[in-house]
Amino acid sequence: MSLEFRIAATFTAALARLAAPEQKAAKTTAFDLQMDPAAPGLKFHRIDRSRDPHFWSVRVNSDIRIIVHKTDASFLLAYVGHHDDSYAWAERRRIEAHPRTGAIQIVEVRERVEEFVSASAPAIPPTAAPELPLPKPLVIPFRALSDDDLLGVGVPSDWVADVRKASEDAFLAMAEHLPAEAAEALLEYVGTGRLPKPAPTTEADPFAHPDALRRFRVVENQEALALALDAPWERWAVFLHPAQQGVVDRSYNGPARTSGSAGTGKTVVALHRAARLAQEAADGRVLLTTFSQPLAKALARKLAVLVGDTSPVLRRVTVLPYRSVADELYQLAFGRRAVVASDEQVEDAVLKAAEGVGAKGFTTRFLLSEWRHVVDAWQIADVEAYARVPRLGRKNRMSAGQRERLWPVFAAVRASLAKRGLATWPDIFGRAAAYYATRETKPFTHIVVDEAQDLGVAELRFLAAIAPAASDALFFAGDLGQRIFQQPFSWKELGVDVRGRSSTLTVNYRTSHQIRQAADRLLPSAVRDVDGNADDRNRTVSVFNGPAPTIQQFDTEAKETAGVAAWIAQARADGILSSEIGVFVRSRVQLQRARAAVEGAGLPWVELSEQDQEVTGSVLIGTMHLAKGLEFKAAAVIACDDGILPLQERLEAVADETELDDVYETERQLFYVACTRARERLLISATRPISEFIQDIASTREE
Ligand SMILES: Nc1ncnc2c1ncn2[C@@H]1O[C@H](COP(=O)(O)OP(=O)(O)OP(=O)(O)O)[C@@H](O)[C@H]1O
Repeated sequence: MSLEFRIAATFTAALARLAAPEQKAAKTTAFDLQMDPAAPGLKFHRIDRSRDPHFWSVRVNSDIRIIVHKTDASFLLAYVGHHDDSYAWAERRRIEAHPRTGAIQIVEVRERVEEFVSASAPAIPPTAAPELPLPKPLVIPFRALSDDDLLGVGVPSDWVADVRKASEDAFLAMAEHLPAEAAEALLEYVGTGRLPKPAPTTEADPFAHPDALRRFRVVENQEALALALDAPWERWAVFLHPAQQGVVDRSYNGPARTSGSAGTGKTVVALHRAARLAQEAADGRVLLTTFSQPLAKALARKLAVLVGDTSPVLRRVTVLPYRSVADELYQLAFGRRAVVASDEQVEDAVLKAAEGVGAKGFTTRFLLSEWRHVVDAWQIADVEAYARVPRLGRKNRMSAGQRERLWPVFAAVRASLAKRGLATWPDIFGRAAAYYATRETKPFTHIVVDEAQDLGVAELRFLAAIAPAASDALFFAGDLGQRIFQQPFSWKELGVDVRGRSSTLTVNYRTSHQIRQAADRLLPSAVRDVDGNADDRNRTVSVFNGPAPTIQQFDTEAKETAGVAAWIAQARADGILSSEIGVFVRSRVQLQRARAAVEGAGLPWVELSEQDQEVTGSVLIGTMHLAKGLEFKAAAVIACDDGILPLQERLEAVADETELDDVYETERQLFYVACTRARERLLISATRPISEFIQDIASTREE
């Protein structure tokens, strides 16, 4: 009988925790096992004290042991660690098919649960300080669920009784010991009151169940093993959630979009989908594109991890930020490079045009906003088009007569930029789009876009123009709740209709339950785009627990600096590396507060730039905008003072009520982006008076 060789997610996670030379030695043994598990040089010992007779240890060196699970049909790398740790792990586990769902699971043998239950006893302060909140009433969330319900979502039979009587806090402590599919389903129940339907399966093979596929992977050859082991911490490269896998594999007969709140693996899905499309078509030309240069570089690095450095697939995928794609295609189309006007040059042109034409009754602020968000964004060419442009939320603002009076100002701006040979980014996107829109042959066969919530009108038109009219040509990943640069508009009106082809990811892999729950309070539970596609954020669950975010307010900046420095020093003392710590502020002006705090903790810092974000041995500091797409074990979002967040200057620069609403919304979303960069620890700090957004995040209302 042929033996299936598999690797479990627990093995790659354990491997990542070992020191580099230990990892190297363990990998060598793993390769030997994959070549021939019966090779005479390999030393196996049965784990006698395990309740599962199939666990064996394999000697790597005098200290390190790999734990394997072997039956007649299957050979599984389950764990690796120092001798005692490995044995203890195996002694407390068994691997079996769940009696109800049929999925193979690694089950932690239930320990005495009193420790969980006592962890949940309400903490009554010895002397009741007046400002302390009253202890929460003890909630027993699963009391109403039957054995059948619990078994149906994969709770192991011997855990059923304890889960049912656990308080909410006890359950949070218990969740890490349950198989992940069961923990996720129960967390969802706590959050929404609904128990998700278990994944249906018709497979007889317990390893083929969708839940099992997330944790066990067949390794067919040495190359596949090398890939899985080379990046052991990159679990996303190997184990996808069934919902993620579904979006990666699906074929769409039109533009499609996947959404999901921060950390649900949208980027991971975009990467896998681009790789799949490139793998399947030897003559495919896949574009994987995103918002900025650093994010594109990060995508390129991850793609190489996913498919391997030397894979021919890499040659079929172009990874570039949107603007670089437009820049290159513009050159190809017109034989020269576009020269981009700076913000100052545009402002100057608007001012001069207004003076020249005499736009009485309109403020400069209004004219700039109208140019940026309407005339330039939509690439309006004449007064008729100006009259027709969809004016989302701007409906009441201008009569037809006013627009006719204003048009000469904008026509003059265009003429003056053109005279100097300058173009704006919407111009460049627009001209390249116009060139390719009429051509049969497109530069790419498939386009996968990450961070799609920040596509503007011109960018979206451009991407639609360079994609063929074929299945799977356009795929977008993004989170409407993280839009921080663009004003909303209808995709459908531009011919990119994703209705009926959109999906939402709901399992958060990045951020602890506690941090995610706090950050979620910043946004409404459902965000809807202009075309009516709703993004339901309520159903998101995190896969692990951690400490609640720390929120601190101070009287002076000096005190804040000392407080943040102490928090950073503590994180470092707890073993978090400098490069795993990020400190974010609203604008460049506050960067000195971030620098002072890191220096106060005695650590080196490096500033994130728009060009690159290489990993270094220093704490990363930067503006919230540059935090987009990144993640840190510990993140501090500091200087969140009133007037800084939301940024007073932006509030003052708005042209009307609608724009004011949008500024509030994008400032709030920016804060959400910054807070959701934290994986395990989050600090939010401010000097008094503090940002109004902190009140929302600190609110203790029941979810
Ligand atoms: N299937 C998976 N298994 C393990 N880890 C995963 C999986 N999917 C995603 N992750 C991890 O979760 C984290 C967040 O993933 P990713 O960056 O793709 O999320 P995102 O939805 O794009 O987030 P954001 O909206 O904040 O940019 C990453 O560390 C990623 O490696």
